[in-house]
Amino acid sequence: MAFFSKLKEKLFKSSSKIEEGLDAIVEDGGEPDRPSEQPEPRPEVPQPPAPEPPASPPELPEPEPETQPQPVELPEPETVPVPEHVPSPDPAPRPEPMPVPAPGPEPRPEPEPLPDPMPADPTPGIPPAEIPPQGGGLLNRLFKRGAAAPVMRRTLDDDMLEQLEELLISADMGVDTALRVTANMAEGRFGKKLSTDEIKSLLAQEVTRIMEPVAKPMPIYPKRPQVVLVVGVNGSGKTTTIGKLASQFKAAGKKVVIAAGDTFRAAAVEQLQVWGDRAGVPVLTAPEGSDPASLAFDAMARAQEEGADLLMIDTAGRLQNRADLMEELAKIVRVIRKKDETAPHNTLLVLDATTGQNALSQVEIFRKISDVSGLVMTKLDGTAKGGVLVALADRFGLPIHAIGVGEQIDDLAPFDPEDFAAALTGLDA
Ligand SMILES: Nc1nc2c(ncn2[C@@H]2O[C@H](COP(=O)(O)OP(=O)(O)OP(=O)(O)O)[C@@H](O)[C@H]2O)c(=O)[nH]1
Repeated sequence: MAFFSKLKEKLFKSSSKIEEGLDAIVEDGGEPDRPSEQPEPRPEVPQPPAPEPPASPPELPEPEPETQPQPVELPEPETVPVPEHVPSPDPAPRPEPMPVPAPGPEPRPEPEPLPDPMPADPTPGIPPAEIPPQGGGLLNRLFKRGAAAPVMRRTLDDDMLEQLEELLISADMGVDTALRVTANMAEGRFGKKLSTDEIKSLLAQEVTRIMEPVAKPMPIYPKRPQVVLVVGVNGSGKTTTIGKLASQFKAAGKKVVIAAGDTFRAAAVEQLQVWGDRAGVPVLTAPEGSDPASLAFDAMARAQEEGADLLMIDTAGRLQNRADLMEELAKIVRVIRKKDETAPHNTLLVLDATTGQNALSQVEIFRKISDVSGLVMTKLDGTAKGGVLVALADRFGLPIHAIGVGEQIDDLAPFDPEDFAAALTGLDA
């Protein structure tokens, strides 16, 4: 419970861009749900000489609370699943890209046609009801959020769709995915008036639908040691993720060994040792500049001797010379296969969510130079645009095993599509 509220709080930053954008889009060109209850003063109607105001202002019915069902049902928060919860070996084929258009959510009932916003014959002398100014900036919206703000609705038309597309693209969802998502949202709803919450719900449903097939924990194989090769560009969070994963596996009763395969940077080795100490897991190192493949071979031998369940191999992330890196990774794979020809059993690509669309080209590159089997997306706590995960899922369909939401050892969470979609869109859980 506590963990998930922490996760939501941390993911808030990534929700803010889309959430604020959706609020603004509906307000831009939208109108309050029940404008007949909030008559504007009609300037051309002559006002009689100021009579005494009535003892009490006319009672306006409360704006009707929104009764739209929330289609996204968030599961009960749970604690961090430990690797034991991981399903048994499941080298399942990668999910097919999502078909378009997919069956969208149930069409919502069309809202009642709005009555004429001007009463035909307003009673003279009664002061107009005070209504908060519509539209305006963020502060305005924030204030209205706290009070019983009228529900805004906007007709889903071409203009609105274009604005939605732009918003999703600006949140790093990528052009193709943004177009597909908005097309699915509009299907069967074009010309209908939708509230902000309805739009958020629709978007959350679309995001969940794309993300569900890729939300898979790292598969565990009945192999000892199971070899996990960790790849990714420098600074993406490989070391931190290895430390967090090692800690979770250890807590689940697994015997873990780490190999510091980035032998080119002494600082990288030291950092991994720090994480190994934190997780209580041995870290095998080699002198700076030595052959990473030879270290991987020694680590494999030691992990086998010690009966380790898991060997996690860190690697260098220098993309400046792609050919060298490719050769280095290929050599690591060659030598560990001398000990176990089925290794490595997982090749995790660690991506930094704050790099936005760049993450897409990193996947393309690493898929060419290694056999990427799954993704870990780090630093989701540090971006206002988590949409890149949706683009990744939509384009590549690679499993997303976990997300990093901070720098502490327990800041690695399994990827939950519904929670993610709710956080991304600002939908209340
Ligand atoms: N906020 C946040 N910071 C993270 C997360 N994961 C990693 N970091 C930080 O990102 C920085 C780089 O992380 P590393 O684990 O060193 O990345 P690396 O890929 O091993 O980098 P090299 O050692 O240079 O190859 C560190 O300052 C980490 O604390 C995360 O999920 N959230």
